[in-house]
Amino acid sequence: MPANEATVLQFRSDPEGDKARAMCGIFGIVGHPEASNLTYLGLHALQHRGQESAGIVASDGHSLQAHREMGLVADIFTAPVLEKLPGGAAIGHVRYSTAGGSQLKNAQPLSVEYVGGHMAVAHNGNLVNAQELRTALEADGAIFQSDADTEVVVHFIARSKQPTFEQKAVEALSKVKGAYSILFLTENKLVAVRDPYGFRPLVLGKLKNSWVLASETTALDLIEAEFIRELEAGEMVVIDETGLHSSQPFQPTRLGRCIFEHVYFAKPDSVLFGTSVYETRKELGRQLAKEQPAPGADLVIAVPDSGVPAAIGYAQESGIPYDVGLIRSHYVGRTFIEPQQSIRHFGVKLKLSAVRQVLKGKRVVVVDDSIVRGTTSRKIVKMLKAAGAVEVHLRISSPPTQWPCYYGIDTPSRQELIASSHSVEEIARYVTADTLGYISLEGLGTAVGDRERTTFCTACFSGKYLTGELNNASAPSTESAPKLAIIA
Ligand SMILES: O=P(O)(O)OC[C@H]1O[C@H](OP(=O)(O)OP(=O)(O)O)[C@H](O)[C@@H]1O
Ligand SMILES: NC(=O)CC[C@H](N)C(=O)O
Ligand code: SF4
Ligand SMILES: [Mg+2]
Repeated sequence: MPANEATVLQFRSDPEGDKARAMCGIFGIVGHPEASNLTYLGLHALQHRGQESAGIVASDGHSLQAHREMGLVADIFTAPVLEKLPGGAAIGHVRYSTAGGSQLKNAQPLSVEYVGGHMAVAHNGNLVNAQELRTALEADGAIFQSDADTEVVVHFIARSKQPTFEQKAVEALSKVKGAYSILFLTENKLVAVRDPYGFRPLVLGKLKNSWVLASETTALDLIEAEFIRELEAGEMVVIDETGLHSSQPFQPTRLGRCIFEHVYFAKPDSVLFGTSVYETRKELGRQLAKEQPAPGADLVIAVPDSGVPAAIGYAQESGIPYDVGLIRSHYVGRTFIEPQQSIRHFGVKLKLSAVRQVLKGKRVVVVDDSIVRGTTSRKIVKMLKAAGAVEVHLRISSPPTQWPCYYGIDTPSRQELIASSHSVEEIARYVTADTLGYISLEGLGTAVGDRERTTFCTACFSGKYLTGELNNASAPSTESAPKLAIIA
């Protein structure tokens, strides 16, 4: 493994890669007497972005109060807990670790007292040079409280000699590379910054006299806040008693909005990077039907939840009727994580069940958004055949996932990505599908409206990392990846 890749991977929480993929959600509000209650609701709407831990830090104008726990928002933030978070401003975080283990010490928002007062930070993204920066800070005597990449920013702010908090934050962020949509809370201001590539989303809203920031518009909708706009890549917004001030401390050279947010991560009712996630996913399905038709099929079904809009689009474009062939349990999350492989094996069966009455004797097109290791697809195809489907044609609304993400999505190491070492035909055999078809990278770009192919990051499909130092580091030869046993 080249040295650079080792450096990047050291910060990953799960060296075995044996976990599902997700990311983090952030929410902030300032100028509302019920700031922590509204943050609770906002985090609830963003729960799909992270289920490991959740936290809220509130400011009453003098000091910050924090509560962080492992687990889900609704379980953690009971009324008595929220009562202990008074004040007119708050930020919150739902975490799925990319750097630093899934432990309470890494739960966010991080909060500290330093020479300049109190600060809290909530980060969505991943800093690719965090390990290097941490090593240098530790050599200089810094003592870290967590293993998370985010903490280096806190240290740089505390050490900064700049006169204002926002200037300290800009100085600190100018040292880090990678992805950050980040919120800072002090006693008297909320600061929001988006990295110059704009990898992760961040939107601004208004609720009467208060300002709201959130990873996705779905959180604004829940609290009935008005969507004002998305923060620009490289933009900083400061909200204090004098109002909202925007500046552009970081100049984007090229946008790198995460294309996988549209494919899988974001909630379908959100408007992301200027377009509806639901409409985009339907368009992906239409494009997929054009590129990968399935003539003679009787019906189109989706792998719920994330495959549903694309399956509807596929059915509309192909004229093949849509039906519900798989039912999803409401009691299993999107990221069913089980450390033991033996129990993990049952994950898909616990989550999804086949409708025999719909499938019996049918030639079925099944649409999902992505194949990572191939575990889900393999189990689903077998489940559909066991329920009586006579042919199963698997269609995927993203191109083969061949490269790991270092920008805030916890995709497994390259070796575990089935498409990094297997051809489409080999994957079809592994998952036991009669045929398998993926959308092309060009088709994906067209469906998300990236006409020039210059405004989105596509590295997990294309291997082109926008922070250039990863390009060589992440390109181990595919020959070194073991082939899976292709068994029916
Ligand atoms: O190839 P694999 O490693 O098995 O992973 C791929 C599956 O994981 C995701 O679903 P997930 O269950 O995370 O979420 P969802 O319920 O939102 O579709 C994705 O939509 C695929 O179905
Ligand atoms: N998925 C994320 O955005 C994670 C944020 C941060 N890198 C952490 O691991 O805590
Ligand atoms: S590598 Fe993939 S998942 Fe990561 S930011 Fe780029 S498009 Fe998104
Ligand atoms: Mg899925």
